[in-house]
Amino acid sequence: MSAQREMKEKNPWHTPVTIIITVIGVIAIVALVTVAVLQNRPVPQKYKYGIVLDAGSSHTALYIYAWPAEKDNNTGRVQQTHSCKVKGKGISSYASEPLKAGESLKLCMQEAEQKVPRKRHHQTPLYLGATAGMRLLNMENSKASEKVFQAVGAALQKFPFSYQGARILSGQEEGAFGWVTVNYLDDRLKQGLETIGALDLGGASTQISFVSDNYDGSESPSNSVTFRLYGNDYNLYTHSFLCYGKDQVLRLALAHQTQSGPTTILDPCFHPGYTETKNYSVLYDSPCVSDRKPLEDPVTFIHNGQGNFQQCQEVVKSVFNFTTCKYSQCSFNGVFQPHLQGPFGAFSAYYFVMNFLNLTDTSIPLETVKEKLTSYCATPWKEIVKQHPNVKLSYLAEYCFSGTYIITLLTEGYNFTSKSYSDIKFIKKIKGSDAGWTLGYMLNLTNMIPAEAPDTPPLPHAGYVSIVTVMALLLFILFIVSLRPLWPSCSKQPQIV
Ligand SMILES: O=P(O)(O)OP(=O)(O)OP(=O)(O)OC[C@H]1O[C@@H](n2cnc3c(O)ncnc32)[C@H](O)[C@@H]1O
Ligand SMILES: [Ca+2]
Repeated sequence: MSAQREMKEKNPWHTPVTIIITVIGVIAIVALVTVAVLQNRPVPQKYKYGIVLDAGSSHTALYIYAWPAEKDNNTGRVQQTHSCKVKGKGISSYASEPLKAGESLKLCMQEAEQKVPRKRHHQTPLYLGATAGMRLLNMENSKASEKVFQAVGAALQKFPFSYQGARILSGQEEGAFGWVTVNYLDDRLKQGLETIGALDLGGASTQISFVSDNYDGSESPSNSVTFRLYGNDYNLYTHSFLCYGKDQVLRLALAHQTQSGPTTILDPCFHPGYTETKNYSVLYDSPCVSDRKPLEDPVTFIHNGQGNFQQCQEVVKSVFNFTTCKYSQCSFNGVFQPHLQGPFGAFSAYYFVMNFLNLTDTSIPLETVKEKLTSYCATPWKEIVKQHPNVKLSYLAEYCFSGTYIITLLTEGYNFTSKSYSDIKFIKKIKGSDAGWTLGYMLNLTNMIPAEAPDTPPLPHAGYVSIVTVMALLLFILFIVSLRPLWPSCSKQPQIV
C-alpha cells in the first residue's frame, strides 16, 4: 500500500502543473476546432436584386436577377431567379393607345413584387430597355414613341422598386450587352479565356458580335466596342441589322413577291395548302418596307404556300444586298465584318426556330440541314397542323420561312461555311439564365464588372482556419513530446516489494 502511494506521489503526470497544462491545452484545441467549425458553418445568404424589362418588338419580358449581397464584384455570381413573359404584343404596338402599353406590364410587375423580398424592394433597381420595335416607331413617329415611354414610365413608377428609367438601346449596345451576358454566364471574362461570339435574332433586328484577333476596330469604328473587364482588354466587333429580325424579313420577302401588286402570290416559304387572305396596308405598315408599297395595289392578296426550300432561299437572298462593299470584307448591305472567329452562341429566335425544327445539333452537316428543311417545307400545311396541335398557328406557319432565313443569314449573310457552322451552338439559357442583352445591360449599369481584376486573398477563409487548427495541434503534440522526460516510463520505476 505504501509503495502504491509512493508511486502515485512520484508520477510526474499527477503533478498539478502538468494537469493544468494538459487541461489548458485540451481547452485550447477544443476552442480552436469550435471556432473553425463555427466560422465555416454556412450562414444564411443575403441577396440583392435587380429587374430588367426587355421591351422587344414582338413582346416584353421581365427578368429578375439576384446576387450575394456582399459580393457585388465577383464574376459568375449574378443569376436570373425569375422571368415573366408579358401578355400581348411589344410596347411599340400600342402607339395609338399608349396607356395600354403601361397597363400591359402590370401583371409581371406584380409578380416581381412577390418574388423580390419586401425588405429589398426599395433598393432594387428597375430598368426598361426597348429594342428594334421602338427604334422603328421612333423613326416613324417620334411623338408616339415618346408617349409610349411616358405611359410605361408612369406605370413602372407605381411599383416600390428603384426605377432607373426606360430608354431605347442602340443596336450597338444591344449587340455588345448580349455578348457580355453570354461570356459572363460562361465564366469567360474573369478568367480571361477565349470569348464566345453572340448571335441574337429578334423580331425586328438581328445582332452579331464577336472578338476577332486580327481586328483592331480601325476599319469601321462604328462597329467597334472596346471593354476593359477584370483586367483584360476586349476589342469587340458588333453590328445590329435593323429590319433583319425574322418578322421584318418576312415583310421584306413578301414585299419582294408583291412588287407588282398581284392579287395572289405563290410563296415557296410557306407549306403547300397554306392559304390566307392578307392586307396590303398591314403588310406595308412598317418603315422597313413602306417605301416599296406598289402604287396601285388591291386591298388584299391571297397568300398561298408552295413549300420549296430552294426557291424560298432565292427569295430570302433577295433581301440582302451584296453589290457594294467599301471595306476589305463585308457581310451584306455594305456592312464591314472581320473574319469570323468562333465559338458562337445563337439565341432568341435562332433557338426557338432551330429547336422546333430539331436542328439545334450543329454537328449535323449543313447539307443535311438543308435536306431536312427541303422535306419540312414541302410537307403539306394540313399535315403540319395535325402533327403539332399545340403550337400557335402563327408560329407554325412560319417555321419553314424562319429556318430558311436562319440558314441563309448565317451562310450567305455572315459567311459561315460548312465547317464553321459547327462552331455555332443554339442556346436558350446558360446555367439557368436566359441568353440575351438584359443581364449585360444590368451588370454595366450597376458597375458590377470591374475594369481591373479584384485582389483575391492568397488563401480562402476555410483554408486559413484549417491551417491554423493543424498548426495548433502540431504545436500541442510537440509540447507533449517535449515533456517526455517527465513521462512515467522514462522516470525511474519505483520498486514494489
Ligand atoms: O429583339 P427585337 O427585334 O426587338 O424582337 P424581340 O425581342 O421581341 O424578339 P424575340 O427574340 O422575343 O423573338 C424573336 C422572334 O421569335 C418569335 N418567337 C418567340 N417565341 C417563339 C416560338 O416559340 N416559336 C417561334 N417563334 C417564336 C417572336 O414572335 C419574334 O418574331
Ligand atoms: Ca430581342
